[in-house]
Amino acid sequence: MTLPIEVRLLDQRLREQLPAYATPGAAGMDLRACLDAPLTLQPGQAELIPTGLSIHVADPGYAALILPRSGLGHKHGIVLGNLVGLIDSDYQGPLMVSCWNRGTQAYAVQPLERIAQLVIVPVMQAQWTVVESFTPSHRGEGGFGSTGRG
Ligand SMILES: O=c1ccn([C@H]2C[C@H](O)[C@@H](COP(=O)(O)OP(=O)(O)OP(=O)(O)O)O2)c(=O)[nH]1
Ligand SMILES: [Mg+2]
Repeated sequence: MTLPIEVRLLDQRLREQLPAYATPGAAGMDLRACLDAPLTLQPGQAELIPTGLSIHVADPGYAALILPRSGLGHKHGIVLGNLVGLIDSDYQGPLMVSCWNRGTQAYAVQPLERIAQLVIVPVMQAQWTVVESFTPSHRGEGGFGSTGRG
């Protein structure tokens, strides 16, 4: 399923490199670091990196998530400073990626390197019904390992 989403290119280099699904079954589109020069992240350092894009999801029934790329995260320790980025449907500002080097080696992010991925997901907004007690469920209040370890 596809969803039309308006996108503004804030960096003209993206005209040739608009985020795209790499395979027919891809869930995410890679986002690039719109840098003018390499940016070295020392171990423990996090920096906000522009993607050169703004998007307007517009429909409150959807949101965009920014997720780490598996290879960068596993091999180089480059993940997201906010763990997951949530892009509200009414956000129109520049898409930024908080790049965090959680590893032990410095990592130089290159201009236009693919640093994270964007996934569009359906969203429901809750409408609260305030109650005094819930209809009993099988689990009840048990959590945090209540079903055992293995
Ligand atoms: O990785 C991210 C996360 C968020 N955003 C933008 C889009 C999002 O809609 C907005 C606000 O994000 P969030 O609500 O997570 O941050 P906040 O700290 O609560 O800021 P605000 O007070 O603006 O809601 O910032 C990004 O560009 N990249
Ligand atoms: Mg917020």
